[in-house]
Amino acid sequence: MKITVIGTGYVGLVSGTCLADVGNDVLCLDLDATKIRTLNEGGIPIYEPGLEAMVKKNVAAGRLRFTTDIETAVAHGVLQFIAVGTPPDEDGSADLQYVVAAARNVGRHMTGYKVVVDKSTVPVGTADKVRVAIAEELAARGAKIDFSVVSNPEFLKEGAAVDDFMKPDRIVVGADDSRAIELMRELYAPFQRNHERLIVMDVKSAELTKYAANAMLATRISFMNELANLAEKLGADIELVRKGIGSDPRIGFHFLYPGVGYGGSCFPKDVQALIRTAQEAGQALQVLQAVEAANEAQKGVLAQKITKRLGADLSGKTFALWGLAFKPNTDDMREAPSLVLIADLLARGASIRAYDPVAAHEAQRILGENPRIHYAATPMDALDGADALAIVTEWKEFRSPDFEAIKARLKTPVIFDGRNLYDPATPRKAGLEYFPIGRL
Ligand SMILES: NC(=O)c1ccc[n+]([C@@H]2O[C@H](COP(=O)([O-])OP(=O)(O)OC[C@H]3O[C@@H](n4cnc5c(N)ncnc54)[C@H](O)[C@@H]3O)[C@@H](O)[C@H]2O)c1
Ligand SMILES: O=c1ccn([C@@H]2O[C@H](COP(=O)(O)OP(=O)(O)O[C@H]3O[C@H](CO)[C@@H](O)[C@H](O)[C@H]3O)[C@@H](O)[C@H]2O)c(=O)[nH]1
Repeated sequence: MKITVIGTGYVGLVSGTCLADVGNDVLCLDLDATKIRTLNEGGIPIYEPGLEAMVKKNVAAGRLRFTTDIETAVAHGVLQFIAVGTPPDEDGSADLQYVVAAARNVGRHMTGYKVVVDKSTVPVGTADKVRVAIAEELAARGAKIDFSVVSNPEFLKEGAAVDDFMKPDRIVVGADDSRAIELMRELYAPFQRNHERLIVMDVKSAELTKYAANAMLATRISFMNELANLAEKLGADIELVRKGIGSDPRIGFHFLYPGVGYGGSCFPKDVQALIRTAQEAGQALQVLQAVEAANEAQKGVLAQKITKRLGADLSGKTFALWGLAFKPNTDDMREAPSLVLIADLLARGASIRAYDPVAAHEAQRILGENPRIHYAATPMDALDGADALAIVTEWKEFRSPDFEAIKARLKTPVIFDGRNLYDPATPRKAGLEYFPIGRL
């Protein structure tokens, strides 16, 4: 099938590449000329495990191409996937300017039937706005051409995006006309050979499903973070509580890990946008408001532990920081809890020696040149001259460190662990003070 993907970020590039991998002819459009140049020169603008090899393979096979030319891109695909950003507006609602601009471009240049598939995360009612934008552009040039608008929200996780796309739990398709549904069935047939994964529904329900999924997952995390803080006060161990409740299949083990708060480009903005959508509909989403407030508070949890142990004035002190990305296996720094901790430590006069296997470059771009932030080449190098170690992202390479060596390198032998990576007895046996989340 001929497919155009508009927006070549995390979702667009992964979707386009995976769709090419199953034999489609995919043209990816982005307005960011640097991104497209990088891709056309064989590079890849993001870190996502497995993606680079897959891009190369499909480019070599002639099934995957990249362009900045809108007209060519619109002419190419019967299916026009919109995968552009929907960042939060000042009031928390989703900013739809990129989605509407992409839709207008389709309306402006289409010469035959198109199915416009919305893959971006968008509030209920957006498909109607996309429909109006395309219709206005067609009317402006006196064209009468059929088109359909479909909602097909994406559920991939960064760091596991290729696998998530290739082996989806479910594929949600919101559509109101049978012609579009048939094309979507044909498109996704290779992804559901073992069992039916396609869930077809009306457009509004599909749009809401995406927010409901992210809001539910964020709720579980905030719930566990609050319970972790309580467990600590009561002398209970949240890791045992987690195992105790996760074994109930009605609860399950996924997304029950307490930490330094959820970050990333999705949960924070999508929780806010759903709260905003509800407000506009005259309803308060009280649970979600609390989820967001609890998450904001949780981002300060390591800073509080640091204050309790080392005092409020940190001038002259240096902190080793393990992990910068908002989660492992990505270089994405959007809404990363590490940024909140770094700002707090800098404001209190401290210096930072940070290590992240892939996100240091992106962190440096966001934080700018700062003589008080040093980016170390290895986790152990980050400890040199540091007073204490704070762990923010659970990269695999942090899981089994040489605690004796950590103790020897730190000025004060203290670890503040925002991800509960260790059995507390292990670092303590090596003579380190160890402060996890929700356990003594
Ligand atoms: N990142 C994720 O893990 C994830 C997962 C599921 C859903 N989503 C949703 O998917 C959407 C995209 O997210 P992302 O993380 O891929 O964003 P991103 O910022 O990585 O990429 C968006 C791309 O769209 C391009 N763009 C903007 N306007 C354009 C236009 N008119 N024409 C062509 N290109 C244009 C930008 O230059 C950018 O490269 C968002 O709505 C997000 O909420 C993201
Ligand atoms: O038990 C957990 C699980 C996650 N997190 C945090 O939650 C955030 C989000 O993690 P994750 O969901 O793994 O990453 P994303 O790539 O943001 O993916 C989410 O957001 C995407 C964009 O909407 C959706 O497509 C995915 O289904 C949804 O999981 C990160 O800061 C994690 O550290 C926790 O604190 N505890």
